[in-house]
Amino acid sequence: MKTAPTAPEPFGARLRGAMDTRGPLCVGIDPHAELLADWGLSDDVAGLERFTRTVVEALAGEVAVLKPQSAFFERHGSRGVAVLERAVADARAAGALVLMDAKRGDIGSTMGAYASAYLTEGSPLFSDALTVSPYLGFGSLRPALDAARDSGAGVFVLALTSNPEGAEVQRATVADDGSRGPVMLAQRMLDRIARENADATPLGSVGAVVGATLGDTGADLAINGPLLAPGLGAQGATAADLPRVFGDRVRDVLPSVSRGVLRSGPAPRALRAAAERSVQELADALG
Ligand SMILES: O=c1ccn([C@@H]2O[C@H](COP(=O)(O)O)[C@@H](O)[C@H]2O)c(=O)[nH]1
Repeated sequence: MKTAPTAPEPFGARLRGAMDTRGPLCVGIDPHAELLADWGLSDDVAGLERFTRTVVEALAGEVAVLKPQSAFFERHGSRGVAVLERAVADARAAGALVLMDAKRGDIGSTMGAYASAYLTEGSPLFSDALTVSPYLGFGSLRPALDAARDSGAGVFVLALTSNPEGAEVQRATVADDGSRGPVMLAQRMLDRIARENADATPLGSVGAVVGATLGDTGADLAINGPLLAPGLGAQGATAADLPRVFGDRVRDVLPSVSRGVLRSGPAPRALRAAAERSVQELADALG
């Protein structure tokens, strides 16, 4: 008798489990030219490969999420993308969830191709989750949202980004589509995300990106999904800032740090110690 294929465990549930067991920390893999130099590596594919392999081997068995920043691999051309593919596979095999930071956003038909590339099982760059931009309209993300649901992957939607320039777009006032009167554009996106996550337990698979640098956002962050918080370390935010930014949603926050950990390399033990320190600081700050 044939058995029905089992549905993949949704990303939100897998992320909740990883944060509970490993601590809520995402470490970014951002091989900046300056970091390669600091590590005594050449700014070429060989240096990129050594850097990436060192980070994956040091941290994939330790931290909940690794977040490769696609741009730093793309700048090395097709061989750089091959390094990225290998990093995704190795990190997942070692037990980390991989969040691909590629911030994709386009018209729906092209979004379908991005969904095939990053959110469809069997693709060389298939990742546990992908960052996407909703600023071509939230509806343009539908192919990514559907592909993620089918494969048990997640999507992190840019809402309030950590850079100061984001405010002119994200905080622009738009008419509410409910009954609240005018709201900021980012709030509209957060509301859409919440709708995607309705009824999900223990956590929805559609997250939002909200910078740890922002102070009190003035936004309703109750999306029933994960809140990726970049901006710790090099951009100036600290763990102690998180309660003010996220209020009663801190339990759903996935803080993210790249250079703040990577600058401790290249010794694997030093990278692990830096990640452990971050987890401890976060535990102290978030309670
Ligand atoms: O709002 C956002 C969204 C994404 N990022 C990305 O996170 C890392 C931050 O690196 P640090 O070295 O910790 O500053 C980087 O890849 C950004 O592209 C962000 O910073 N803010």
